[in-house]
Amino acid sequence: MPPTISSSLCTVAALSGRRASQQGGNKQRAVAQPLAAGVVTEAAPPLVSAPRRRGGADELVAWKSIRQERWEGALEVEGNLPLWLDGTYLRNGPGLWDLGDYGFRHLFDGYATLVRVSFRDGHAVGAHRQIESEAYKAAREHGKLCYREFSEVPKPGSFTSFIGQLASLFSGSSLTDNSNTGVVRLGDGRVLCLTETVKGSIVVDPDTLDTVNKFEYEDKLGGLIHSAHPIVTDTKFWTLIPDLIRPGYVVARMDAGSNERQFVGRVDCRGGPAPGWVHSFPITENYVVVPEMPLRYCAANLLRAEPTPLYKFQWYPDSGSYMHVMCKASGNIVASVEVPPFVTFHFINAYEEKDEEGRVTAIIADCCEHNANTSILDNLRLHNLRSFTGEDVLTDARVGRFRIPLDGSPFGELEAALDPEEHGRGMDMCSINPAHLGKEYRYTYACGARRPCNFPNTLTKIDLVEKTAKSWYEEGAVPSEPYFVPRPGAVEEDDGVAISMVSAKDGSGYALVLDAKTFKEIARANFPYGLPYGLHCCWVPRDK
Ligand SMILES: CC(=O)/C=C/C=C(C)/C=C/C1=C(C)CCCC1(C)C
Ligand SMILES: CC(/C=C/C=O)=C\C=C\C=O
Ligand SMILES: [Fe+2]
Repeated sequence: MPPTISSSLCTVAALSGRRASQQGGNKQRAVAQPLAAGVVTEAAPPLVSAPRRRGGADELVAWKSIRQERWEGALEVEGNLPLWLDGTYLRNGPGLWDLGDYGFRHLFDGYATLVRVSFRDGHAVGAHRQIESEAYKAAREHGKLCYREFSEVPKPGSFTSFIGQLASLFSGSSLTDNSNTGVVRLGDGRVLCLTETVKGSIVVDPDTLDTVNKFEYEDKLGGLIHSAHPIVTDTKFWTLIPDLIRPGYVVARMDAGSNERQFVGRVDCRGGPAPGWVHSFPITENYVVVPEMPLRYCAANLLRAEPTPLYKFQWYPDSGSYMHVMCKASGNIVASVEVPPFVTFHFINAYEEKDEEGRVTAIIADCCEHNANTSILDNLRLHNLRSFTGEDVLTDARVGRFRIPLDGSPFGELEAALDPEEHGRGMDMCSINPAHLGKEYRYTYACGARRPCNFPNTLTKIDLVEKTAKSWYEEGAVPSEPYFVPRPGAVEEDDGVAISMVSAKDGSGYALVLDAKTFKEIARANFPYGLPYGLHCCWVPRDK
């Protein structure tokens, strides 16, 4: 555990008291549970975000902390929800960026916030809760940052020596468990919230949104950090564990119903000095693709108290960029190629390219690629998100398509899969029809851009065969990942809906349901209050 000091040094209750919960609407239920004491470090100077300008885009509800310890209510539906839509849509994300009077600086720092919409018989019921991570409980109890978040580090105090800080960093005890990134439904039905720290794997109840328990990995694989996005199927969970000491990655697999990851294989990095950041990775039917991008973890930046321009990472353009392919069955590396430099958070999908005899000739892997430009991380600073002036500042992005030959060639290709102008040169937060995971596919649903903008502001259906895109847009709205839900019994790849949560310009929030074929709105379910931006989603069908 991080060093503990006298609670008299702490500014208690900033989170729990001063900031009024923004509640409203029907069937309100209250509010925070009393919690066990958390761990603290010595009182620190304020975590000051840049001063906020008033009026205009800096007031967008998307970037405001909306604290709901426990809210549930029927949602007013406009349009007609499909009667087959029967289950729960869950979205995770960092929806709470303020500690009392102080604000986090980066989108990824906020405390994990779950929003759910349950659909049944054309009706919708919403709910909203904070995840009770140790990091959030400690912050709420002590009114200040107690664990290392994406960009913020608790300030060391007189009782916390630099050596103590180092020890707590390397043991992992000071790392956050704020599971604010993804939410997945495991094959055994458990619903798991995740971030990039292994300890930030938290099981939640999709109905009550209760924090159930910490997901304990019952194996000896260790590792303090992992890919925030495992690949989850009905039977398996695939994950990547970067090795910062001996630069490389461990590929591991866990069976549904188990908490024990099994070692599949290891990839040694070809560039250095550290592994490339792996927020996500793709798989095919027979292979795991391990990306090694030149935006690499950086030990020196990990140790810095103040955020650096690239946070815990560093850009090493001369270190090279590589794509490795591991056989799922043997753990052997079957290809390792050098590719042009790239920057991505999210892989979309991958599949095996075959020749006429059915032999696999190459792996195709698609990602949301930010033109090898690390300034996307800077775009996501809250100050930048809150201060849109009309200038077009969002870093360009494209569907980056890798072709990784399996014939021993040393190089792979990376090209745009379609003209990025089709989606406004903005592209991230993608989903696909899960039936096409690891297989050839035609459509991806993502957030695109209508320029000028400072953040992706459209919902876009991309047709990778026709190389075209269709978009939904509402002025000033900030939509989150359009999550594809197939119609039961569907045969066509785009037979279903895409669900997104929208933080609207007027401060309201709603779940938007688009027909995935036409990409036209079929219904929206209005929350009685505004929603903060959120990241990733999952679908829990009823009675599964
Ligand atoms: C929200 C999101 O997409 C990413 C969150 C990433 C986090 C919380 C990363 C945390 C980390 C640390 C706390 C220290 C070690 C490095 C790193 C994994 C970046
Ligand atoms: C929201 C985002 C990128 C948007 C830029 O186009 C990335 C989120 C990453 C974490 O899940
Ligand atoms: Fe992500």
